[in-house]
Amino acid sequence: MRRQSDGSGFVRATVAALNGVSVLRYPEGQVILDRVDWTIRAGEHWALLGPNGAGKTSMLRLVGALMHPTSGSVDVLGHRIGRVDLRELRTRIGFVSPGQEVPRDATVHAVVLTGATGTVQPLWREYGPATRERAHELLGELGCKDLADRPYGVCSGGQRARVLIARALMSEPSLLLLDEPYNALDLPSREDVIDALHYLATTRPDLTTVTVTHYVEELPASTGHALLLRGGRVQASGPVEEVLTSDGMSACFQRPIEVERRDGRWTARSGRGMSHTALDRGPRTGGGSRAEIGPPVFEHR
Ligand SMILES: Nc1ncnc2c1ncn2[C@@H]1O[C@H](COP(=O)(O)OP(=O)(O)OP(=O)(O)O)[C@@H](O)[C@H]1O
Repeated sequence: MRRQSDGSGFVRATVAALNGVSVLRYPEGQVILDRVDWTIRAGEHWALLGPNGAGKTSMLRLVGALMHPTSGSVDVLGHRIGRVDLRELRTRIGFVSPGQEVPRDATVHAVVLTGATGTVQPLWREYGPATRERAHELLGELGCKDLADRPYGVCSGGQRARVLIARALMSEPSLLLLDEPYNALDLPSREDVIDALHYLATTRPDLTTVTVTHYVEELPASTGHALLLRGGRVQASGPVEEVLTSDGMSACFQRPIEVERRDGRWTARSGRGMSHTALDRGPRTGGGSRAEIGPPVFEHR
């Protein structure tokens, strides 16, 4: 892996690098990603935000070695996609996705064990005492120790999200990718998952994470970097202080958005109740000096 100084003299390894990456869908030729450059370094925690259809999941699938670019290069954990056995590379990457297949009648402990083999169903003969114990330890770390013998299918959404994170950590990945891990969670469950990710960030300094989300409220305070995507193009990318701003979010979502950060966490709002600068300025790419107050307009999604 390449190493590069982050400016403070501390040298961080490059975990993933996308250079001039485009993804096109055939036969339509639809552009999913358009000349994307992105570098992720060890120990960084990235948020990936953008409107529906912006290409966030496609970005995650590239970094997760689940697909190839049409053009440009993707390097992950020191390997170039296209020149490496992707199945082998995937064993070093944890992936949590709401669509992933999980046997609902398996116990929570068994589901976590499947992370050691990268399989949907448990391969019982593969799991020695140390592996089984590790699954219990990870459940403990994620606050799910008492759920070990419960069928996965009867767990709440928040419990399932934490179980899937424990599962993803079984292979001791250096890169953890989370695609909308808070999907359909109530507020306490969401906060439990945020706490769990914050805990992992503080206890595993070498772990790198990328989280796709629609809401800045869902980002743990440990999130240090953000990438804003729109129409397959990078709108902004870098430290959260520079990217998760009212101007940056307004430009990306093309409507006035006011972003605030308090005690490390973010909130965003957009609408008629706003009196703050983002509304006064209007979207950065909108060209107007002030947003018009008229009836609400809903985009078709
Ligand atoms: N397998 C596929 N075949 C055809 N089109 C696809 C495929 N996967 C993604 N797309 C298209 O690529 C674009 C980007 O999709 P993607 O899922 O990456 O966006 P997203 O930002 O994650 O969206 P959302 O926020 O709605 O989940 C969309 O227009 C989608 O319809």
